[in-house]
Amino acid sequence: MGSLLQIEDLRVEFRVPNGVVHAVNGVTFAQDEEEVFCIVGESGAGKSALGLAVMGLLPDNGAVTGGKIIFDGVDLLTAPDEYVRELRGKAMSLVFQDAQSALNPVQTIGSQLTEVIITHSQLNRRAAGSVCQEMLRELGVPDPRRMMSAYPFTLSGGQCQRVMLAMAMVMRPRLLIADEVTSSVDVTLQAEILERLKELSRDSKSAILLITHDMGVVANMARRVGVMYAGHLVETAQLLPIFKQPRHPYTWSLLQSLPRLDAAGRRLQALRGAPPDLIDLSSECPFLPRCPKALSRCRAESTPGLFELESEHWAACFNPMTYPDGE
Ligand SMILES: Nc1ncnc2c1ncn2[C@@H]1O[C@H](COP(=O)(O)OP(=O)(O)OP(=O)(O)O)[C@@H](O)[C@H]1O
Repeated sequence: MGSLLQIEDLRVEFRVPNGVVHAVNGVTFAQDEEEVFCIVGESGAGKSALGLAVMGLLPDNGAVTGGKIIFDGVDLLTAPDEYVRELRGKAMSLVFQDAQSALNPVQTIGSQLTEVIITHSQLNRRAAGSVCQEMLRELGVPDPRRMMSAYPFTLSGGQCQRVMLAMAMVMRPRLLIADEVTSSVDVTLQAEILERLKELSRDSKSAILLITHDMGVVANMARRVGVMYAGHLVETAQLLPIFKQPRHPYTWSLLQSLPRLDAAGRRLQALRGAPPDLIDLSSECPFLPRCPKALSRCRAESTPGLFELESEHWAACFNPMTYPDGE
């Protein structure tokens, strides 16, 4: 299957009163049709900025300052605005964490949902209404008809999140960008919503670019993972190698900090130090001050690009973690 999305050397910046925030710094990856690719990293790593840039929805003080975003063979950064507007909501859509605030408080769920279909298709209101009810059912809403006539303020956080997912998926997009979609709901609900989303994307043949800081969500959903740190993509690999043999010292440290069921009594290790200031970012590896494996070369040279260490396993590191054979 070919690439649906290709991001090449992407740079995103935000203007702030005291300078420029370098939020995304030369990110490159490709995502296949129907693939679930997870971008994981700590808060402030640039994950949302990346998602917003792909959608063409950066706020006024933000801009893409370099690179390419190729969707279905077309570079969206040089394509006409109308072409990108037409794609948005139809071939690619975005859903993010704060579902309640994204819904219009004075319109019923039904009218907001059907509006999406009417805007992007030839269906009339009645036909659009039944498509929406079916979508809500697929997302586990027990009484879709009642939900359609409800107002957002009457819904729980979990119900709002399902409505937002329905809105994003109702046109069966080829790419869904899902940014921290389950962080505001409890763990049981999170697992159920993710399961529904997985089924729905499989049925709709949609690829998902899933943005999260939660390794549990990654383990549940991803086929392939990209780890972001300070605006850089520092490692990409299939799901299992990321968890079993992470090669970038940052990924390794991140996994070390997780509590494990099979290591009773093990204390949660905090990563030492703090992420770098994205306003005064130097050209050296951004993880250098916190890295347990730093070499003198890391101080002398600019941050390395991604190296392919094994098939489909890439890391941006001069001294990656190694593992004895068989482990
Ligand atoms: N509108 C904005 N104006 C100024 N700076 C911004 C803006 N949006 C994001 N940033 C900054 O850009 C950097 C990357 O932020 P981003 O939201 O993309 O990170 P993230 O990895 O998605 O983290 P989180 O999960 O906390 O949102 C951060 O330093 C953030 O403060």
